[in-house]
Amino acid sequence: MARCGISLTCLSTVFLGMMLGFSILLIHSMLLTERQRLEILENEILDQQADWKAQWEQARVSAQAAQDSEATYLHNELERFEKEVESELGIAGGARPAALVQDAPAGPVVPAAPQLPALAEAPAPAFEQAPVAQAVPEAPQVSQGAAEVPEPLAPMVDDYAAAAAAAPAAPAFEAAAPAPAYEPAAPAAPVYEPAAPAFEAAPPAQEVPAYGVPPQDVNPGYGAAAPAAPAAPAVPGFGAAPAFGNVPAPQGALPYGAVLPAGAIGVGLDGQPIYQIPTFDPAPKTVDQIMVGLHERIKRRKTMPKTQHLPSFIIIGVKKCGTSALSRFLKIHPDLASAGETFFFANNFKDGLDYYKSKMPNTTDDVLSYEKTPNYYRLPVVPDRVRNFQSQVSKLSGVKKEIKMIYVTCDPVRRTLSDFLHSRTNDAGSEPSPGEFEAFIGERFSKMETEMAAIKAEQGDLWHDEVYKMYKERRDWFNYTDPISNLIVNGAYSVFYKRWLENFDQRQLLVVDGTEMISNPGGVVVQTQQFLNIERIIDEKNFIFDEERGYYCYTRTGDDTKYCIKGQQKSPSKTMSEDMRQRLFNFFEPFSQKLAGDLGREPFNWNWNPAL
Ligand SMILES: Nc1ncnc2c1ncn2[C@@H]1O[C@H](COP(=O)(O)OS(=O)(=O)O)[C@@H](OP(=O)(O)O)[C@H]1O
Repeated sequence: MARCGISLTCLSTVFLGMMLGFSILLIHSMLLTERQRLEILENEILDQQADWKAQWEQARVSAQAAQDSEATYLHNELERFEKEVESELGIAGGARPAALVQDAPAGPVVPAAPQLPALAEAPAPAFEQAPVAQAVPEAPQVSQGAAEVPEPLAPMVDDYAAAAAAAPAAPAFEAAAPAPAYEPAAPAAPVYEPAAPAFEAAPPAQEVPAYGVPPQDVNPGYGAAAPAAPAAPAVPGFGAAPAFGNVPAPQGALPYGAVLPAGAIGVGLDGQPIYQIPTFDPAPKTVDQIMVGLHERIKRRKTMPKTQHLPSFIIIGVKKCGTSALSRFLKIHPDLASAGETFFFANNFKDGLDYYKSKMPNTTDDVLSYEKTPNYYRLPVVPDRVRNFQSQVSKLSGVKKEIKMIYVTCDPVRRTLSDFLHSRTNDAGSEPSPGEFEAFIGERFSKMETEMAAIKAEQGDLWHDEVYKMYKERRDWFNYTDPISNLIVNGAYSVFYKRWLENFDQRQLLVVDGTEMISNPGGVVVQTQQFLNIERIIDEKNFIFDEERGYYCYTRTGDDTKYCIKGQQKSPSKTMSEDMRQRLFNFFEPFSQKLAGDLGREPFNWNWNPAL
């Protein structure tokens, strides 16, 4: 028993010992397993971390690359913009200063500032080596002779309401009804209501608002509260006229000229949507604001397609009054693109809108195209054609469009001499001799003075109507075959203006004083931006006087590099006898006063005198 008892104790001790050992082994192995699991987990976390780090690194690299390419893009665009200004105007000597880009604030809109200074640091040989004053090749001018007698006019498919009521498939411009002769006007269908637009039967001038008080829907700027933009009318046939490559305007689009609230989509004159053309902002901008605006435009336009758009406005003259200077200054504005001189309404109207469009620059939809042709203003047929064009475009887009026109006038005495010198130099290739101008116009002008005196004596207050009748009937001073009377009456601006007013509302016409533009280009450009209802980007600060040229040149906000109109120089031969100056002044003065009266403005300060 005792052995057995010992043996039982032994056994149980051994058993307990074994159990303990087993438990220890089990716990150890469990701990090992747990440790391995933790190690695996730790490795996984480390791997994951490494992965994240790699991904983050990659994301950082691509973000940097994207930013770099954005910056490069902006850089290139800005450089292109600078080059455009340079090639348009030409830099006036001196080293190129640091570019404005240095002033661009870093911010959400502008890529990180360090990306951009390359523009400032890069040498710009093209800029510096640009020839200072190359002659600008003269645009072809329509001859002053019989060729200017207007051709038969295309039918006036001209009224918006009539057009809208027409069949949805609007007839293309070329497919219009047979053209009635311009005069006498034959009733043509469809006609401009209420009657065919014979020159003589043109509707009377509309009641016009005073100068400087433009109607709200065109120029709400200058602090005036912007009126609610009218909704686009529902027009039958809207979107059904695919001619000329127009796209239907998106729903809810606002008509051209309407004030666009932020984010709204408007419609350009050609029916293409316009994205947020900013309304005129009267406040001068700082360099930073301008740069941010420029960057915003570049970014927005990067993804927008470019096409040719029919013009939104036209500089219609006056020849030798500074039309080129104004056009070039406006071309600097980032929301405007110039087609140069097209002569479309004078010479190529029959070629149709497709042709006209083909002459326009390639732009995004938020840029307004324009052209200038200095003799439009005086050709009697042109206002009719522009009105016809306006109707065609309205019909195609389904929204009434209003084309705008800029009439650059100037001191008529100086203009007459400029015009003479221009054609004389072109014809003879040499400077005229002293007294040549007086000899050229002398006899014919004396006759005109006598005729003017007779008209005034006979007609009294109605003298202007009588002269206008001459113009309408294209006789005597306006027969378009006598270069001398042509040269002189080109300065009777009120006569031509009346014709434009018979076709358009006055708010569509801006009369700019080209003489004022010589001494105050900034003021005139601000006035023009307001009329066009575009952002005030160019103002008085952008002009700097150049003694050598005797004219102001453009300068970018924030630096003093001069970009001057190429070839522009003071003409030493711009002189005439005091007797002739006084006689011409007396002849033109009643017309100038009439124009100022029609505009409801102060008399023009036109008293050019070469002796002063
Ligand atoms: N910077 C500037 N500011 C204001 N005005 C200027 C400027 N530059 C030129 N001029 C004047 O413009 C005259 C030429 O006018 P146009 O450009 O209309 O001539 S054209 O019809 O296109 O040939 C030109 O006439 P001329 O000096 O006889 O050439 C000037 O009177």
